[in-house]
Amino acid sequence: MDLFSDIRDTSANLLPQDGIVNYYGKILLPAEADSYYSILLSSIEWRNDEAIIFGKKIITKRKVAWYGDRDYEYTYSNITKRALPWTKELLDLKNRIEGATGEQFNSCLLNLYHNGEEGMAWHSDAEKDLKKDGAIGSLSLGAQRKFCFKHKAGAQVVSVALEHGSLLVMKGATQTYWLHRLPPSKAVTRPRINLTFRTIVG
Ligand SMILES: O=C(O)CCC(=O)C(=O)O
Ligand SMILES: [Fe+2]
Repeated sequence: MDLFSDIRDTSANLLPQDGIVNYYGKILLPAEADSYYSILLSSIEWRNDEAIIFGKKIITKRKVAWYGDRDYEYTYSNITKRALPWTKELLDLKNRIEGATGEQFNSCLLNLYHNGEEGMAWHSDAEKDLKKDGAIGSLSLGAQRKFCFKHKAGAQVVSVALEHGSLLVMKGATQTYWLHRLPPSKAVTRPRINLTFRTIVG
């Protein structure tokens, strides 16, 4: 392997304006990424996500879990969740990501997409429980997936491939001005785990 092939400018902004998104590439060694992937798959308390949309209860195929420093409450899509206490692996990963980014986080939302049929629709993470303009550190494990940003006021779209063991950071005004999504992909047949480290207030 070319020693320098994965050295990139982590301060390069993927967005042309109105926010900051940095892609750090793979921050875990392949064996570490494999190991976290299988440990998290079996040890996290995965639950089907629920949402109330236009008064109707929706149960997603995608599974989720929420962990934090305290039993924080977090409300999105009209459902309130209470954080579970950190596991050893989640705390290790939180420390790694804090070290890489210089940011601090107090909670983590995890998503499990069983295959490419499962994704996440356009949204921004700007709920009132989240620190305004706080950084969100997003770690990807498992199948590589495409991730997209779309400006709320225009047609600009920015895409990035999220690799196994990679870190993406969204910060500044990103959630105010941009939507993001994980598009479905027929080509993806394997699962992916995503961890978004966040700061909850209150
Ligand atoms: O799966 C991902 O990469 C992103 C998930 C996401 O946007 C979220 O949990 O808010
Ligand atoms: Fe999000």
